[in-house]
Amino acid sequence: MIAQVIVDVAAKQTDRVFEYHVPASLEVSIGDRVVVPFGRRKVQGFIVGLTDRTDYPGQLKDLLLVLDELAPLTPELVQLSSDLAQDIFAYRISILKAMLPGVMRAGYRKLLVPASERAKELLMFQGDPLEVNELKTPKDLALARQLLKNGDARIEYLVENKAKKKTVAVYSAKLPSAEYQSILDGLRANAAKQRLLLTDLLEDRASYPKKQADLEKLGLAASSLNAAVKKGWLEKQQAEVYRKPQVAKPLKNKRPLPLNDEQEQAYQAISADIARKKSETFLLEGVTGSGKTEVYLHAISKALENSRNALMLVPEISLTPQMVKQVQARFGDQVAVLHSGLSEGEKYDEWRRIRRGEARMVVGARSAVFAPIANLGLIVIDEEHEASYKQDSNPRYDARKVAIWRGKYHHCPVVLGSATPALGTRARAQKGVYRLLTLKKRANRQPLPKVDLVDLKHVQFAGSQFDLSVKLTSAIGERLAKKEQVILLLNRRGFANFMLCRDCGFVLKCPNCDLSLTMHKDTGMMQCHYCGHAEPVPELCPNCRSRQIRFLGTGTQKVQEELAALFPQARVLRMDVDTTRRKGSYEKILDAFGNGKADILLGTQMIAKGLDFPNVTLVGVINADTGLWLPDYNASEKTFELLTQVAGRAGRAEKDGEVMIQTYNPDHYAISLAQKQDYELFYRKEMQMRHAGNYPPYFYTALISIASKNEQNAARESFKIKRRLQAQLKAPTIILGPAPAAISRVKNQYYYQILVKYKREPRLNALLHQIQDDAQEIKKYGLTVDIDSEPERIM
Ligand SMILES: Nc1ncnc2c1ncn2[C@@H]1O[C@H](COP(=O)(O)OP(=O)(O)OP(=O)(O)O)[C@@H](O)[C@H]1O
Ligand SMILES: [Zn+2]
Ligand SMILES: [Zn+2]
Repeated sequence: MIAQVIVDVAAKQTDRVFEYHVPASLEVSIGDRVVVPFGRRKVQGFIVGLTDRTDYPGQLKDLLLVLDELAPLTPELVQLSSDLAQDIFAYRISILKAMLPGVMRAGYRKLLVPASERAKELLMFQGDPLEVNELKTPKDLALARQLLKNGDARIEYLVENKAKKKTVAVYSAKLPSAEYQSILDGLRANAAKQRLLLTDLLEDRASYPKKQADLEKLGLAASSLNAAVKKGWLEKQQAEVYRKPQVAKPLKNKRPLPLNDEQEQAYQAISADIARKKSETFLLEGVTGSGKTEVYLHAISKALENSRNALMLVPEISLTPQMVKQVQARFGDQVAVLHSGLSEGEKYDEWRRIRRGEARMVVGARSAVFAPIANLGLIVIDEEHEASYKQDSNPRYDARKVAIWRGKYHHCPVVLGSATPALGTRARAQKGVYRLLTLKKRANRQPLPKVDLVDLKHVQFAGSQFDLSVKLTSAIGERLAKKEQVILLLNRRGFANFMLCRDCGFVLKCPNCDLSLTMHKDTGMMQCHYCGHAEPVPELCPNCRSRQIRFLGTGTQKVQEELAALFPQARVLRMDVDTTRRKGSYEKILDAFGNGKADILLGTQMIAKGLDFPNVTLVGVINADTGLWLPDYNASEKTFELLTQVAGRAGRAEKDGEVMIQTYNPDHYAISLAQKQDYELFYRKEMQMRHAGNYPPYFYTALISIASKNEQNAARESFKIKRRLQAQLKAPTIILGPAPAAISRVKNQYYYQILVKYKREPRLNALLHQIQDDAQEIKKYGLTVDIDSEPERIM
């Protein structure tokens, strides 16, 4: 038997199948994680095929080891990795690794092993292998080299499997009950511990094997248990346990709500496809608060009733609190949860429950789209417009596309849900590629909240700062008086977003990036939001030593201070990257707000979506314009989406909601249509703009980024690539650039970009793969080329 293996070496030359002979002693299957010899090393790999014959002329090397009892990759995922590698610009091994929990990525160790007594002495060898990478001093390195040369030592490569199960000690009963009884009858009066154990063995026999921890709770110490093992009463073994993520307090309302007419119609369409095993993609376009979640949950029940499994993706940020609770309340232990808040061990264990078929439903963030769940009857993607469904580093897969691929594979429907669908998604529904289902009304028949625009050009500000208008401030005051809650959106964290010297005009920038530093008052630091660089807040201008320095712009920290000054009695919770860094803090803030422990929730876009708090009657947007003038073709779409989503957080229960959007651009269509909360009108308008500008969804796009520490090298390489493209591509294909990226330097790398816009270009995929392969050659000159098909951002 011959195994076809993809090895864990991400390079052009190794991005193919390698063949290994399978020794008779090993049992293998497709999808196995294995260790193979590779050159002088040993590496991890994945079996993607098994065959009887080979064209390889020489002697095949032997496969060394199979790492897991059950192949981690299903045949489906192996197939998917192959198709995906054709589609995105990533090596197959990177894709395979992205499919698995982090602990299944191997660690590699390079060891120096002494081969003679002399070497052992010289190396002061204690029996533990020496890590070559830890030899640092020139003396140690010279010694190692010398020993290797003389054959007194050798190098060994080790593949380290970090995927470890958790086990606990358990004790099983070894004797028949009658025997325990007779031992018990013959016990000495003072043998209290033994009596305790024997009584338990007789009375609670059905619960054995029992965990050591449970027996200890009865009052049986390890020493008593050991003694019992020696007497042959008990047998000690290790049993596997799952590290279960902490289950959130389940919601009270477990039972499904009866659907309203609109929900029922949407549900019927999806459910019919589940029943007849039809793969079809639905777009469930439902206004904020229309009850899309209830439709998903009904459809999931339907799939489970039909003995099929379900997968639901939600954005990372809306995963922790509300959604998971709701799903667990409905489906209990059948649910496995996958998200970045879990420890590596918990992720691995949840993943194994899925792989073993013990979980019937998976809810997770982007990477959960690769969950090895079998027999899918339904895939749901909530908030499908979220850019985070596309991974923005290698491998740049789009979870929405992967979901649709899996839907076809399993013959099941895929539901994309949103109040503000991505333009491309909505356009596909228009063309009939997807089937459009709409929910036009809020679930509880409440109207959508009334939205006011506050024109910041003609307005009075409350307090000493220029952030909160009198109008918004008095609206906040009203809610506080009525004991209702307020959500405030400010899409920028920190205190002030730059330092300006009034004497010389100097702006304090990051030394590594082409960006100004943001002041963080609580830490007293100026921070770069791109690379994390931080330095103390200056007292003098670093350029001219003047004292006349100002901190301009605004951020969440500053508005928090202002709120404290204006409403000293109000309890304000701030939610941004700085306050949610620690595990669980996100959930804590939302729980506190949900339980009425605060009056105002102030935050960045992470508070804009998905939240459902009945007591929130006012939503304020402090600066609607931050994203509007970004040099990106989808800036309007992103702005409209954010404003509509955050507006939708108001008035979701009985009380009416109100929204106030502060803006310098009240006439911009993205803002005026967000005021109307009219997605359909926005869709039509924005489609015209895209058509006029030759942008998606009228054109496909591919973005080529060229980076180098040396700006000229990056520029020169970009022009070279452009010439190659020009030679092979024809109108109507448009090649834009090369041009420096909008933030032209990040982490000391200069970025140049080329954007290819095309309608049909059969040769492009191969050409781009070629360009990417050739980029391997120039890597040694410090140049990197990165290709992103259908980028979420072009900046
Ligand atoms: N059929 C129903 N009858 C009564 N209440 C319902 C019904 N369906 C949903 N709801 C309630 O309506 C509220 C909004 O529902 P949900 O959070 O699912 O909205 P959504 O469509 O996901 O909105 P968003 O896009 O803003 O997240 C929830 O509190 C939910 O319990
Ligand atoms: Zn100065
Ligand atoms: Zn920086």
